[in-house]
Amino acid sequence: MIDDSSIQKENQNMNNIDDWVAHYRTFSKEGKNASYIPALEKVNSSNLGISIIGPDGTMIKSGDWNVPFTLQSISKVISFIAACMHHGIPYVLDRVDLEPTGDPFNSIIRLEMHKPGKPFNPMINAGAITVSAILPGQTPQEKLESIYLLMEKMVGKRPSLNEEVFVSEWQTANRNRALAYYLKETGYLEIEVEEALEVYLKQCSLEVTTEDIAIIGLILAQDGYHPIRKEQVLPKEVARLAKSLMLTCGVYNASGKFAAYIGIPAKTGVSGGIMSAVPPRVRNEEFPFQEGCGIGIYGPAIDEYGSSVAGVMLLKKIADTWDLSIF
Ligand SMILES: NC(=O)CC[C@H](N)C(=O)O
Repeated sequence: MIDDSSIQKENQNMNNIDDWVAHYRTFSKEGKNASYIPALEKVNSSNLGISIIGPDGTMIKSGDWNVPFTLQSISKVISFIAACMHHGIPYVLDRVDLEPTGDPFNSIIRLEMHKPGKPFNPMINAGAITVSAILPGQTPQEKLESIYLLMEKMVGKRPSLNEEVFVSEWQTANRNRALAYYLKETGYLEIEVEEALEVYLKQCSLEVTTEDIAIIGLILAQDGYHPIRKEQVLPKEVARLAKSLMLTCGVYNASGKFAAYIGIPAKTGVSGGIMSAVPPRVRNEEFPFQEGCGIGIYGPAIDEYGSSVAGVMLLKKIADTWDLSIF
């Protein structure tokens, strides 16, 4: 994915976001749509769009910013927040750790290596399935409702469920089933395997646009305060925890490189979404969002780590241009 050589590939004449989107869109062909979820494979792989939203409601939008896509792993941040808000942070951290793995998102290996199999973090599938299972409610639908409610509070509308993507993954989720059965065996899955998978795969199938995830990124950047609604929608401690998890584990086994070369807390998903939270500490005077912002990007052609190829390059360009690294 990202390294310093990607900078040299760029065209020196680019000076605004539309030019950047047009330029990085051409790099989509270096990636491939996720094919292990059949419904994701058939979308237009050269889509690339972005929304940037600041606390005063200022927005920059470009390219395919309004094309809907499913949250996939970006939903792990939302379910983690919902679980922490309902149970309190200690209850959740008894069941899932805060340590990066350096392994792919769907890896099973560490569950067995570190007995008794507590998932390393809520951003990998094992941890996210554990978290989905403890969401409030008795049934999968009730548990999912807590995610809908949190999304409504943050984004201002109820997302729709992409039934085709859900069914497509439900029918092929053998690896996730294996993870869930293992978690059940070690006692880290508190409900039945099929129920936990239904919650997890449905939250992954909720449909958003780059604008929606930019707003969530903005709220995280503002430590849980919704600057447009003027309301604290989640506790500051939970927002901080979510951002630290995004930074250390949000891009799985590319999280170190992402922190080093981009340096913004971000969460990627295999449908090609990237949700980023830029805190209000920017010193570059050219940057139009001095009070911080949320950045939502969508580009479905992904790299070997499961992140949008063109999207990561676009985000790196933005971070470099405006000096957005938190380090
Ligand atoms: N990295 C991802 O976006 C993975 C999410 C996907 N639904 C899965 O469980 O495999």
